[in-house]
Amino acid sequence: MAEIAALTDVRSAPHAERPAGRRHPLPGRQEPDRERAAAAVADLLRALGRDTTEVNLRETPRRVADAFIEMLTPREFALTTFPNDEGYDELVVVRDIPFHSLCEHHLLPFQGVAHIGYLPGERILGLSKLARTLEHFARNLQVQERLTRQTADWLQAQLAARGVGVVIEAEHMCMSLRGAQSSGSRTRTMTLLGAVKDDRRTREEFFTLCGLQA
Ligand SMILES: Nc1nc2c(ncn2[C@@H]2O[C@H](COP(=O)(O)OP(=O)(O)OP(=O)(O)O)[C@@H](O)[C@H]2O)c(=O)[nH]1
Ligand SMILES: [Zn+2]
Repeated sequence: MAEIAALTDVRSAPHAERPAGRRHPLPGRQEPDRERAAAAVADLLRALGRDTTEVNLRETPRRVADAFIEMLTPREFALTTFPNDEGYDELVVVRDIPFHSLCEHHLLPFQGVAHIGYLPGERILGLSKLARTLEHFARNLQVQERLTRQTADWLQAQLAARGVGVVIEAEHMCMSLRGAQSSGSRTRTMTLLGAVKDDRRTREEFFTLCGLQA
């Protein structure tokens, strides 16, 4: 079962090995069945009129099953935080975080960049954990709005931050390669929480730090 480690406290031993933390199984997911997935891909190929005994396609069902399992399996990580000893009270923003996810309607990728920021309270977060949190929720069948909201809500809850902002800009292959065929169009979504939403100056600073117009 894919899991994510709970907040890891390194207050007392910042250089020591991190404790494992409590584990939270993600709701709505079961262990993938690789054999069944490969058999289903073989079925799909046959239904599309392809000969799966042909030498070049023989390994394709296994490869496709493995590729989907990889793209849908979050990597575990510890949400390492540090005490905010200096009382840093301005925004922290990591921008242009690349990501990819899978659209739940067509099972095609959507990919782009995210800008994630927060206003620290008593703890500051290991910077890489913003990207890891996004990736964790992106390795699922998603819509962009839910990915944005889940990332922001989870960070806010875990960090007890004074505010969180998440902006995601992505191109959806289901719109680019088929259907509307609007190649190059990008969808922007955002979730703002706490002071990043309610305080005008903080909100404007968040957008400026993201490289966006307020
Ligand atoms: N809101 C939202 N919609 C998405 C996302 N990813 C894909 N979609 C849309 O989901 C919709 C599914 O619509 P349907 O009409 O059921 O599917 P479809 O017949 O393949 O539609 P077309 O893509 O217009 O050809 C499409 O409009 C997609 O563009 C997403 O992340 N958020
Ligand atoms: Zn889609």
